[in-house]
Amino acid sequence: MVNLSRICYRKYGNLVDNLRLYVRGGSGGMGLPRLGGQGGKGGDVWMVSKKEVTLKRIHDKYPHKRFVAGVGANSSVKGLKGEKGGDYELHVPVGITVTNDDGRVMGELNAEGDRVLVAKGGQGGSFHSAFTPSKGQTKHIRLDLKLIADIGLVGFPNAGKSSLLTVISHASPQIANYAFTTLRPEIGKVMYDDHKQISVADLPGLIEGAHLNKGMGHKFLKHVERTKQLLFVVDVCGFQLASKTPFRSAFEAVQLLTKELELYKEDLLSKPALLVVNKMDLPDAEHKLEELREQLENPEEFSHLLPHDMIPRTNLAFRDVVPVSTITGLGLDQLKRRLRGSLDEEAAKASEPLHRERLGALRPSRTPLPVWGP
Ligand SMILES: Nc1nc2c(ncn2[C@@H]2O[C@H](COP(=O)(O)OP(=O)(O)OP(=O)(O)O)[C@@H](O)[C@H]2O)c(=O)[nH]1
Ligand SMILES: [Mg+2]
Repeated sequence: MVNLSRICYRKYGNLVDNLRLYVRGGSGGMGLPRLGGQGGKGGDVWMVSKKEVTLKRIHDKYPHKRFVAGVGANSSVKGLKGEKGGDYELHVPVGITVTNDDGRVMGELNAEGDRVLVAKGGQGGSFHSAFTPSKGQTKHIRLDLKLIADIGLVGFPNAGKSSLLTVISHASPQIANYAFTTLRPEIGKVMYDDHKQISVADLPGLIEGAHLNKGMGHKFLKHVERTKQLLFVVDVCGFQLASKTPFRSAFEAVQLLTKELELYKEDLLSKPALLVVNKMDLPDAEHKLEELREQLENPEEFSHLLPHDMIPRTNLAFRDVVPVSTITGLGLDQLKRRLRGSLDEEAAKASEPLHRERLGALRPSRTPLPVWGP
């Protein structure tokens, strides 16, 4: 039964986070040799970001996934200069990276209204081309969606990420006692009394080797790239994926997760990070938490616990370590406060230069007033 529901979920889960499309610029119009007329240029194909669009909608609405711009008009006696063909603008969600088939990034669409030209129209026929028009560019392109959220949950499978999102937000992701319950990212909103909201992205669990695309791998690590801050979640009692894989304590889990992010993209580790130690209701949790705190204070001393190539080059300096239990509710209010505090702190830092500039502009000018002589 469990397996059946997982298959359905995989098949019908409605998050589409990448799409491959065929795009073609319009051909140019014919020139008119007799009168030296120039054919119109073919139209271009553009990707334009719009907030309300989803990749799922594009996927369903355009099953053929072909987008072709209009052809340029032929030059004629009535119109020697042929008209340009119509551009094709496809609306795509905000947060898209466009790459071509060779993997080259053609552009990013990070804000509403951003535009990327993906296929140019051909030139119209003219004197220089013996009045023969050229064809538009033809390409396969890939749209990759990276979720944009304030906080991204990072943890091994079964650490309780989805349970945590459920108890601090209004989201209701699937929760179960087996690895890889979460197969697609989900965003929950955490509400505060002053009506401020922060968004938290629940991501599928990472495993050792995620940077090499093991487990759910890259497909989901990419979503961490655009979250403002990281929230590591570990099970205080540690984790073992399968009987053949090694048991990892909470400290080792933190180190391994750090290493996976480092190997995927080291920049990710410059994001502010907090650590949640979950399942504090389990027996002996207090003692294990103390042990973890001690290990986090002197990580070098305990790094021999890991294979050499899995020791992170830099250890993350967590802004806070918050013990919680999603079952008893322990620590959840404190966690919500700390998340908010950490985001507010960063927002204040980011706006500081602007604030100073504005203050500077308000101060009276120090330039001496001109002295009008007799
Ligand atoms: N004892 C205890 N169990 C918990 C706690 N939080 C979560 N669990 C259990 O841990 C298991 C895994 O929880 P999930 O929330 O699905 O874990 P996850 O990190 O989202 O897992 P993946 O989606 O596989 O990455 C479930 O059986 C939960 O009931 C907790 O605070 N205490
Ligand atoms: Mg989950």
